Amino acid sequence: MPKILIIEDDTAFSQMLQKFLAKHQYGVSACYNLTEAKQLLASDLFDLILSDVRLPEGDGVAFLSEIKTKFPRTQVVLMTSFAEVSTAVKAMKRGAFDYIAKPFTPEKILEVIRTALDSSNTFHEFQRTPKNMEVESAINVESAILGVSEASQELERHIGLIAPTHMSVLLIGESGTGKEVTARAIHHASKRSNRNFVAVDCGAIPKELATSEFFGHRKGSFTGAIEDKAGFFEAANGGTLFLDEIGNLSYENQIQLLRAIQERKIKRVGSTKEISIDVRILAATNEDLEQAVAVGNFREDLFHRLNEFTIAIPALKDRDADLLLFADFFLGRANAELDKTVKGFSKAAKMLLLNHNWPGNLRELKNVVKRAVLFTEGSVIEATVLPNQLHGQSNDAAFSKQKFEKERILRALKQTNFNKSEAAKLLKMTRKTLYNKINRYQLKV
Ligand SMILES: Nc1ncnc2c1ncn2[C@@H]1O[C@H](COP(=O)(O)OP(=O)(O)OP(=O)(O)O)[C@@H](O)[C@H]1O
Repeated sequence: MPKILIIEDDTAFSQMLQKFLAKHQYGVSACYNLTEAKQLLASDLFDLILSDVRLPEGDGVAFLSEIKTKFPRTQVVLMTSFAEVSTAVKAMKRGAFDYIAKPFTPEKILEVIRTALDSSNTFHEFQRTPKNMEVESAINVESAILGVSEASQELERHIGLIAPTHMSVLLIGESGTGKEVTARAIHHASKRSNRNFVAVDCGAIPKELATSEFFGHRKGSFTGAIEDKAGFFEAANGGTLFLDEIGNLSYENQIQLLRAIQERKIKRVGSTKEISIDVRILAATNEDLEQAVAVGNFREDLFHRLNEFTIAIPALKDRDADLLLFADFFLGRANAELDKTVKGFSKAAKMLLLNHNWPGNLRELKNVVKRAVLFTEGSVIEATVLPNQLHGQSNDAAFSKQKFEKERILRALKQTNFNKSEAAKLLKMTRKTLYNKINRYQLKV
């Protein structure tokens, strides 16, 4: 994604521009004076600078010569008022690509930016998304909802508490519970929300490529390095790096990751130049990382770095009160995707949904609902269109679900010597949820 730096001292106008450009898939940074601009330029590569002509601490035209000497590949577009056209012409002589007179229309600014980027040899690494990585602009969040259960409320509280800080967060929970959705929610509620959220599936990166994927490489540094490439850290600079399935990183990669986080600097493979990075790390796992540390598969120092705060995402079976709410939400989404107008679920269908154990959590529910919407011809989803795995549980389902859960809780309590905090962790539920369940099942502990 091409990166644009906006230098503009009119805060409201700058914010509007930032949002607008982020929505059009540009990576946007902004600053309000030349000192800040110099700092940003020292730590990041920009494809285009959009600068006001008149700025506190000097004018944009003089600064332009400096930029063009240091960063010849960075395009500069100046924003002027109508009265300043002669200044703008002077600027173009000094190397500005174009100028645009304020006020301008959204179409006009997009056209100028596209033309400027098309005509230059931009820093190609920002134009494509490296493999195994998903870069998302602040605006494009997949819609998500918050549940009403006690566990969901607690989750919401934790997100609200931790989001504004710079702390690293470890998200634990079964597969499909919404760890990535939670990570995005933290990013979007943080001060970094107008910068990139970069999601990396650590389980999908071949071990031998991981260093270059994380830190980038220089052209020719190894066979296959046909061009300079930025890695995940640079792509997430100023924003958030989400490391999913963190437990799958090799020991060597764990050391490299720890070093980068501690020193806040990286070097691309084959380069000696240090690049400063300012990245917030969110990591997720569905395995027991503490156990991995205990048996020596995961570095303890890295574990503590990542785990400045833990959020346990509850399994769907522990969010009974949310189930039908999520089912309705996914129904709405499925209607939109499949161009259908299904209104709801029959009573029998609701019973089946409520009695299922949902080992695949929200992901499973989403898929089940989508499939059911596809098969529904009337206005209501009937039990008959729900998959076999839900019917299998219908006989005495509620009873067996509770029995299963009761045994699971007792097992965890015994395993932790009846330490409820530890048991809750093991069960991936909050302590409060565990207490409620102990009461509900009248367990003698
Ligand atoms: N709060 C939510 N609102 C709406 N949809 C959600 C919510 N949480 C999760 N989902 C949906 O459930 C699915 C699984 O979510 P997500 O990928 O975040 O889970 P995960 O825990 O990261 O899974 P995995 O461990 O397999 O990577 C996604 O399709 C996501 O859109």
